[in-house]
Amino acid sequence: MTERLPLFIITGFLGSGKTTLLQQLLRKPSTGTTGVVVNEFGEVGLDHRLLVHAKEHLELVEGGCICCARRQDIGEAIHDLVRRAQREGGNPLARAVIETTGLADPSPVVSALGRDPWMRAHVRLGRVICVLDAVNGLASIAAHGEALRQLAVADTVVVTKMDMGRAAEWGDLVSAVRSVTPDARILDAHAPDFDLEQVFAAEDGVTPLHGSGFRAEDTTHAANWTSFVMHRDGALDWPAFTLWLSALLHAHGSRIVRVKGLLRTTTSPAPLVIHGVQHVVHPPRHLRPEDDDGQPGYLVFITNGIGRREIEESLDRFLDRVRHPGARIIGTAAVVARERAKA
Ligand SMILES: Nc1nc2c(ncn2[C@@H]2O[C@H](COP(=O)(O)OP(=O)(O)OP(=O)(O)O)[C@@H](O)[C@H]2O)c(=O)[nH]1
Repeated sequence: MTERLPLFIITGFLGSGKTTLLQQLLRKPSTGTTGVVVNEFGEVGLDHRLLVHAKEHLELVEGGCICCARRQDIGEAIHDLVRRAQREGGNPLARAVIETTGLADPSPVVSALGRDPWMRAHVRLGRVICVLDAVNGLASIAAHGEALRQLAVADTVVVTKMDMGRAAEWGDLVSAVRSVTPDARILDAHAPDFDLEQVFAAEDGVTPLHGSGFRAEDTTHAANWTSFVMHRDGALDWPAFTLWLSALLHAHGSRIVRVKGLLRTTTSPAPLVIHGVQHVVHPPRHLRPEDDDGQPGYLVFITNGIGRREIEESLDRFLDRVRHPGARIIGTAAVVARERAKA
């Protein structure tokens, strides 16, 4: 019998840094070939476009979480990944990684591994890695049951964003993690001795789900989670857009929990990759020209209790105001002030 493929699950709340961690792994040739399954909550994925290093070993499951709508699809995606690698021979996978949506409960995937005979024969569980954002993580755990479950199921917690000014104290993060999952490894992604190979080392006999007390069947989401895509043809007025987004997330970051997408703007020929996480707007990055397929700009929103129309109207109103002759600076400042005042 061939050796079973170790499967790693990367979980963690919306925007915590899962794709970033996976990108780091894929860019490190010494770690071997990784097969990747990306699961996106929204109807339009972004993460798979940023994982260019894994193009030939990548499966995308979008439009729902693996713990509910897309449970079956994940099994099929892993199946396809393994079959493809076997067909290609020569270059067998060192591991498979599933990046779950930021709202998913990973425990159903773990239990599916044990139930499905094909999976049992070909795949074994490596680790369940929860990415915890040092800026938003404590608030996410306090406010969202999904974030708590993800932590509870993990055997390894990778803390990201310790490099940011608004990061929580390390001691507070460790206490929060320990109170949910007392024996998990806790690693700082920015520590000088942080070792990706150690994170993704495939040891036998890891038994996650230890501290959780959750059953796979318990999976539920707060009813209010919504995802929608805002399409934007043409080039956006970039200075105005960033002001609007900062003001919007400042005022409504607890309800507009995640914004990500690609935008064409007035200031750059290459599309910009946009990331907003709760109240934080991360610095945008240029998409590499070779990854640009020319499609119009779009933003994916994942929200809790606020709808597409309100957000779209707010942007249109804002852009209208700044376009008004002579009102650019004063108008923009006034709109920002008003949005902030609503907070
Ligand atoms: N400064 C800083 N930024 C980070 C770090 N990790 C991730 N980010 C930024 O956080 C934003 C979101 O990161 P992603 O890796 O897309 O997060 P994700 O968990 O995959 O997001 P979802 O798939 O939407 O749940 C991006 O702008 C990243 O560049 C970190 O350690 N430090």
